[in-house]
Amino acid sequence: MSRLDTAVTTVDHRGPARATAGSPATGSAIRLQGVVKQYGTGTSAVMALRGIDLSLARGSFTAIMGPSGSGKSTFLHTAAGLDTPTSGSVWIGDTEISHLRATRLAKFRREHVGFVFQAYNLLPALSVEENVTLPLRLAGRGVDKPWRDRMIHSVGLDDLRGRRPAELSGGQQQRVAIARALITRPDAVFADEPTGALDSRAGKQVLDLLVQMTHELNQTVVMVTHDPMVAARAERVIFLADGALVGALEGATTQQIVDRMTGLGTW
Ligand SMILES: Nc1ncnc2c1ncn2[C@@H]1O[C@H](COP(=O)(O)OP(=O)(O)OP(=O)(O)O)[C@@H](O)[C@H]1O
Repeated sequence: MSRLDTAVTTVDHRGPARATAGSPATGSAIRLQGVVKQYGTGTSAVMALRGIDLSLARGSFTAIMGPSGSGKSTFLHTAAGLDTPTSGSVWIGDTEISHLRATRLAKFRREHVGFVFQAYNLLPALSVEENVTLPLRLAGRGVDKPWRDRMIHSVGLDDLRGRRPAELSGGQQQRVAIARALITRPDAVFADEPTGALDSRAGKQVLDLLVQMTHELNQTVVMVTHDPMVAARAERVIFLADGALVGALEGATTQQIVDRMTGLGTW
């Protein structure tokens, strides 16, 4: 188990009203219990996660930071159901996903999890509108047109909805990816370095949107980043080192995050 489990077990600082939805056991949107992830076996085995206990409230915005190799990507992939833990349990909303077989897990992810990656991952042949609604079509669900229009409007792309990704700036493409992540009204959105490829102005717009969706849509956002300025936009920053949770800061400034990271070694 991680040393500071108790310090970061319940990440609910928004009061009881926000904790009512999600897992019936905890009221959380995402919950990890004793999550271990080991790559390889024998002498080549790597313990990437060493027993993570963590609960994230619905509507919370959490950044994950840690030195290179500390397990951030492994954490994100395991919490989001892109990979399965070696042992332990992961819940998203009411569903324990850690024991789902690959096909059911893929279906669950399509319907309940949104992703925003550094590389946007838009389909070049599809328009903005078609990219945004793609998860619904992949899930065999109809398009809720007012919701689609609200998502496209909320990311500021009303006038660009017919364009192809190649006709958009990086920031605009990332905003398409955010609308696409929200189109299924997911239980959680996972963002991996969402501003990593953007200049500071476009990056700020993307972060503004992530903050806005936690407030306006009560969305739960988990973001991995190397950048303390980016992490400072989250309500809470959780620190990983050597596969364990080693601390958390709430409402931290960039400097406070830098100081904590410096204490964890090279990053
Ligand atoms: N597929 C894999 N097979 C074997 N070891 C792996 C694999 N993926 C990651 N690891 C190891 O697990 C540990 C955690 O890696 P992870 O990529 O989660 O760290 P990270 O904090 O995201 O690193 P970075 O900041 O450099 O991207 C590292 O020691 C890494 O070498």
